[in-house]
Amino acid sequence: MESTAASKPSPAKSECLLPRISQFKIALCQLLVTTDKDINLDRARNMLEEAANKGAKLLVLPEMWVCPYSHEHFTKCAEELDKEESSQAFHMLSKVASSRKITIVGGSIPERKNGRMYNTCCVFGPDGKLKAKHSKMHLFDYYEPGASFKESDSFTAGDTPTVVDTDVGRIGIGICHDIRFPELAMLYREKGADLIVYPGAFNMSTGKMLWELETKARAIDNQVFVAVCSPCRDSAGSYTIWGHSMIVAPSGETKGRTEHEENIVIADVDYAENRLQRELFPKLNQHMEDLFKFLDTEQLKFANYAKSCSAS
Ligand SMILES: NC(=O)CC(=O)C(=O)O
Repeated sequence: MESTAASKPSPAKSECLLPRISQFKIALCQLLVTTDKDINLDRARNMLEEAANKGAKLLVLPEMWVCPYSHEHFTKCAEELDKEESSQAFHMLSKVASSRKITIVGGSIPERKNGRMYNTCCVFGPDGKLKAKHSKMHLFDYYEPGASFKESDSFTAGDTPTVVDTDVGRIGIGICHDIRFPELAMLYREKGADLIVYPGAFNMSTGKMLWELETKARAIDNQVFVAVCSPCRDSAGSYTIWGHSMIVAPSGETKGRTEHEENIVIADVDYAENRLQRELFPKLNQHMEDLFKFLDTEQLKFANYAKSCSAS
């Protein structure tokens, strides 16, 4: 695997070393998720094929696309992701990536591992090989009368930030609620990410208030492209999903978005926009190293911090 786990030593602020393209089409597959896993697998495969036919080189699926976002379905649909043979989702994503020679950020599915469950995203390269696995670090424990959800009742939090070198750039991965932790995105920027991808599934109230705001904030603050990909609103289950998958440029400009129905968002990504934005606003040179020195220490301690959050 070529995942650059940000907690391991890796070349800070370096450019991606792989030969890669810096201008390409991204596709965000805002999928309808049903209670039938086989149907979801078929629908996802068809959508990925359709997106590849439209010329996209990077395909993204939403958070929890094999099952509805509910505890009952997480347990029913969980898969072991370490062996291709034991995971239908792994097998399908790997096959589509290799047959279409594309990179796939495979949304997330419930992963069963060592007697625990994780909310996990797999990234595949154009050779169909698994390039990285990211388990959601910040679990969505949310207390709103009538809309509370305690994700930590089902899942254990991941403890490793994930930056992966692909043929479409260096990509930082977060899952949904991970977007609310600006330190994670800052860490990815620091590690040279060109793009941050968050498969997500915001609910109706958080979605309306915060989905677009958080996406734009992470893009503008870090001067990187940010993509968020959700299931569509009509997905089954008790949790009603906001939808509105979108991609935002480092300037804060929305490059592509959809409403709440099932749809594929196709948009052009050009990493020259990252460079331009950093020339226009050379924020990194203006950063007051002395005043914010504590951040370096915090970033180094990030994995421990995330662990302690999930334990409390
Ligand atoms: N799935 C989630 O993490 C949901 C979330 O973050 C939200 O705001 O809704």
